[in-house]
Amino acid sequence: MRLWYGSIAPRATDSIISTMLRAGSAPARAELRTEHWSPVIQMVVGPSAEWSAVMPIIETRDLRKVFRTLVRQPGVAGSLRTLLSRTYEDKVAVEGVTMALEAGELVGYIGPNGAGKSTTIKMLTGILVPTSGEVRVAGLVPYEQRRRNARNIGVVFGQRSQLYWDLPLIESFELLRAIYGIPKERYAANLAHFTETLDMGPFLQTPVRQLSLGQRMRGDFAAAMLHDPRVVFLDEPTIGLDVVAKEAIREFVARVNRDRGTTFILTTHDLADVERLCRRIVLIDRGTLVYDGEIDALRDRYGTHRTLVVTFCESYPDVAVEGAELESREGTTARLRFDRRTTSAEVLIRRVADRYCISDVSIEEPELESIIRRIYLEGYTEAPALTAPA
Ligand SMILES: Nc1ncnc2c1ncn2[C@@H]1O[C@H](COP(=O)(O)OP(=O)(O)OP(=O)(O)O)[C@@H](O)[C@H]1O
Repeated sequence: MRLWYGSIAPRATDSIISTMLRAGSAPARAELRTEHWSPVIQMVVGPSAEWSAVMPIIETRDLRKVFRTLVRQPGVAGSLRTLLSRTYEDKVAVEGVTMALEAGELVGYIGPNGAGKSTTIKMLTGILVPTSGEVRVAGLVPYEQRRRNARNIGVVFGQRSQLYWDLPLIESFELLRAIYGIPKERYAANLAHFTETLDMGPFLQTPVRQLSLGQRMRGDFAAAMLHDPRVVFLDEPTIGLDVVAKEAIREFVARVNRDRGTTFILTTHDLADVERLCRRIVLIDRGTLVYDGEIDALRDRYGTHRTLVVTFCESYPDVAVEGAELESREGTTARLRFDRRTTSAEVLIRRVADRYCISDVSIEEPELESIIRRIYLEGYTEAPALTAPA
């Protein structure tokens, strides 16, 4: 039974839901949606005690950013000419990006160099004003409500730090507490929590410039999250870190996302970060959105080929199996590439086993990296419908 349905401000929907939750009088199900840029709330009473609150926390519509730059002519004479007659050039950095992220999502925002990722993120954080189109983050228009938007968001840059270089790490946290006006108890609880989960105890009193990159990154993560942001933008958060430190950061992000429901947008060229953390990716190229969906769906569409890696008991002069192509051979190990739409792995293994003595076998999935590279080169196309494997 639908209880109530109305068009109200997004802030109000949030507080209605949290008030009802606190009072224990929540309806069995509630859905928050933005339709035609008008947030609506739909509450349904039913037998289930389960809640669902769905409201895009980030929305962009036909978002566009064009940079106008002065064309400079070379040489002294050129500089004079530039001064006298100014010619401008338009550079379209973001071209009509429309996307919606639900609260609690962890999305990879990826694209090649110069694709428009940073420009998009800067519009979401309120640093840049869009040339046209619409953008909302947690119901706010970032460039119009920069201060309020700043309270809702956190940012972690792998290549820059928001920590105070000469001060002990803890002092940076204290300053951020004052800047964001974080209530004392919440600050103390968050600081204790992040100190434990990021294992920062041994270096809280160390000046930031003396920290290793891994320690500094952990400090930056805590700094970005002390004020309980609803959305966190991660820009190359694991760049330069060793494998252990990378995994610690990834584990931390996954945990915060799971336990606190924080929404993350991850911008990176390290697709291992994306594979480990994100189910969904938004792919942008030359300012235009190329793909928005699940990584698995992308794999299904593009990853038509798998590789069967077989180690034989002995060295065979020729290796040939119907339905597979020999990709490479090294010693007693052969790599056989097959199209999973026409040949199943099971059938292929049986065919190999019928002809050769096998000591080990494994299947390699296509790397996300090679799929993405293909999309950059060829553009995104829907692959033909899959046929049943033989
Ligand atoms: N302030 C600016 N003035 C002029 N052009 C700019 C400005 N900022 C970005 N651009 C241009 O806009 C395009 C998109 O840049 P952006 O930094 O958003 O790309 P990106 O996807 O973040 O790239 P990268 O992965 O290399 O960081 C590029 O062609 C860039 O040169």
